[in-house]
Amino acid sequence: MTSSTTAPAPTWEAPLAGAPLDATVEVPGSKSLTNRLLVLAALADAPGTLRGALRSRDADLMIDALRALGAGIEEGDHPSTLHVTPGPVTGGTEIDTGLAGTVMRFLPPVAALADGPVRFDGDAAARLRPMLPVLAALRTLGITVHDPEGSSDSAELPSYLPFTVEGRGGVPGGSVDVDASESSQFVSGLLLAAARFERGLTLRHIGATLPSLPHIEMTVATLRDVGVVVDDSRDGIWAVRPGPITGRDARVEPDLSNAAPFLASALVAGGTVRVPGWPTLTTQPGAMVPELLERMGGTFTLADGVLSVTGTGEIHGIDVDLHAGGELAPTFAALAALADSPSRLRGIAHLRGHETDRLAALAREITRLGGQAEETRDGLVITPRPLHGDVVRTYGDHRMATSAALLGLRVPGVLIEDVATTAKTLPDFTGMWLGMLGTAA
Ligand SMILES: O=C(O)C1=C[C@@H](OP(=O)(O)O)[C@@H](O)[C@H](O)C1
Ligand SMILES: C=C(OP(=O)(O)O)C(=O)O
Repeated sequence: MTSSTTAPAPTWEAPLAGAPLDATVEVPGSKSLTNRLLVLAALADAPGTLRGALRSRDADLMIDALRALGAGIEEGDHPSTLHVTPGPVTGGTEIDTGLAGTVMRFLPPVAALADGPVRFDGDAAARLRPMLPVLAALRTLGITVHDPEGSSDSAELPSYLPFTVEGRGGVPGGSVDVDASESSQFVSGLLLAAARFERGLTLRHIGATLPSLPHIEMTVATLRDVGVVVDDSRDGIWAVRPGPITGRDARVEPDLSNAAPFLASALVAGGTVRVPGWPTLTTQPGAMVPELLERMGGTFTLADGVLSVTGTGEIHGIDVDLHAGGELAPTFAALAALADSPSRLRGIAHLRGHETDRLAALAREITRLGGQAEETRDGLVITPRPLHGDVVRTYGDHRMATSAALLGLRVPGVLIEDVATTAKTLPDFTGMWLGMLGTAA
């Protein structure tokens, strides 16, 4: 006899911080840099090597996809060392995007260079993430994109995964208008492949708002590092000149957005958390974390590449526009729920198209624990209330899990559903978290 009840999903009990922290946390490579450098290395004119690359679900999906498109990618003496040998972009293949925005938005323009069709699909949740602006831009540039079940003559463009890009061995290129108000990745994806388009690309953003500008600046910086000429002198317009992409060796910075929940722990538990390898100059939006933590009651120093954040356990509310670093919002929402005054997170309407609708998910889960969190048109208003333990849902979103772990440092009985979802960008999250607490005084 079969039972109609399904077994409850396994949960992970977030550990309480028993004492002020005194920890040094080595954070693996940046997802955003790793996946940009992999794409550029695969499109380059000579082999190159990445050192300090992230190895996680998102990075490994990118590696598998680029291999399917014809690149050779071999591990060196450490999994974070990747030797990339470019090859002609080959079609007749399928790409699994998982839930990775960087894979689903960066690779269709690469697939357009292929010599045959490339079918894209991903997780069920990935089928809800906006795709239309990238696909419409490819069509404007002369590439056919269609529903994989439908005809390639169909006039209707898919708005979501799955879809097929009909590579035909080259992209004429030219000018496109793109509404990137739902994701900066639409711009980054087109710019990354654009030097390989016959006439290059001039891309104009036409939406009302543009999120994650640092990530677009990261795209421009990584392109320039491999010899591509990019004109970004006009607001909202990027022009990429056609030309070769240089194969080179590159070192990946630690992921500063993944460092955020660890550093924020110093404010929740008191004590000090240090992250080595902190870059003095970076395009990562995580660069804004130290100042934001300071506004909420912490102090920080940066010496010899080590960022140290110290807290007292006292957290102040914050009113902050996070449109430049929306991926930081789950960390700051958790801090806000533990603060001594209300907070407002603004400028992040586009989080509704992230791994899950993050505004709804954060509001729902903070409320589940007894807190008060309301969605606004473009963010969240969080009013601290005494919290209690419960099962926190993560919706396949790595940052929902890390944000819940932060709450669990102070709130007994926070049970995180599917903590393994952190493997999207941080496969050893629980080990790192316990390690941080294990060094507590
Ligand atoms: O280009 C990138 O590497 C990213 C851009 C941002 O996307 P959105 O602009 O969609 O927020 C960010 O949130 C995401 O985590 C990574
Ligand atoms: C939005 C995120 O990821 P993705 O690259 O899948 O868009 C994120 O990591 O917070």
